[in-house]
Amino acid sequence: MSTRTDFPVLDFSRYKTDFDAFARDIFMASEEWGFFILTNHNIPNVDRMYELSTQFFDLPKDQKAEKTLDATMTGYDGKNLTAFAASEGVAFGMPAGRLFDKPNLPAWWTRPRLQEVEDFKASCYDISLNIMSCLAVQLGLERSFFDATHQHKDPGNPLKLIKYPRFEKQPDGIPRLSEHTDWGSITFVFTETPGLEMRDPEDQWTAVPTIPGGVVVNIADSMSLRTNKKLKSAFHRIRWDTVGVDKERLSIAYFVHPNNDAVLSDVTTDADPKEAKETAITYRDYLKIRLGLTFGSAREDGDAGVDFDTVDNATYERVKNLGIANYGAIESIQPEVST
Ligand SMILES: O=C(O)CCC(=O)C(=O)O
Ligand SMILES: [Fe+2]
Repeated sequence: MSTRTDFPVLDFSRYKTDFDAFARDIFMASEEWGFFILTNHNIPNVDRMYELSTQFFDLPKDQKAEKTLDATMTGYDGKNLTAFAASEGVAFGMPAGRLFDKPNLPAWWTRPRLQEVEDFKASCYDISLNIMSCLAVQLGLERSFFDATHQHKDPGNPLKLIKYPRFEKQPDGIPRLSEHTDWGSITFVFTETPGLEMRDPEDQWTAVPTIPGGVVVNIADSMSLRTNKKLKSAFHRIRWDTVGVDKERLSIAYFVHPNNDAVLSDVTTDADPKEAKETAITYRDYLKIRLGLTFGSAREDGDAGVDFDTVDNATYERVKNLGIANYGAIESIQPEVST
């Protein structure tokens, strides 16, 4: 699959030197594609993160699986493969600076290593606020509009080191990475290996280019919902055809989440937020549903402690009616719901 030559690639150094035009370009890419690549982002220690990732995934399985993914999006994910992806990952959720508290992480993640992860997350967070300030200005809002609803606490922004490992045989019925949208506000993906594909403006699958030193940025569901779907949360996936059983791929994803109590309704109008609260879903509920859909099967195997039980039917129906994201998946999977 070829890459389109018009895939948006934007130079982050323009944030300082040419803010208005840069913000316009970020907005246009987010509106039309929902994806772009940011060069010159200057996020330090990306190589070091790959190093930590390689060292960790090389450990014996029982050492990696000492602590499996929990509802804070912290822990090892890959003890058993889920229907979501043929990959393994280790996620560092939690509010900023809290990884030391009581980390649901294998002991290999010592305090100095966790400090490196915290520092890396902090660098990503800063740039995520810069990117969201571009979106805010273009929406006619205050430059810092999105800061208050993205405080990096409750639930916090997870960083996830991901490895798509080699297999002796292709696992049955499991995609390399199933097509999905992300559920937060924006996502950063660092990788040096091609394979990621996205639904382009013409609704065709296209390869996301791999640009050394660049980071892929995509708009996720919450940001799309909060901008009345003006900004696009695009489907993306990885196929076995590109990242085959005999191939390996590493990526590092940083998921920017809105605060749990953020209401996922249009922020660009004067709609009364109280009224919106009654009809719209909060991020807390949306996250719960998406986590359940993605990791629920692992939980059934006793592999992940993601709490999926407290979603009531009405919330579930509202999510179906949002007409966004994994609508198909939401339709087809019958969760356990409390009544
Ligand atoms: O590994 C990648 O390139 C993308 C990962 C991804 O889309 C996700 O984990 O949501
Ligand atoms: Fe994704």
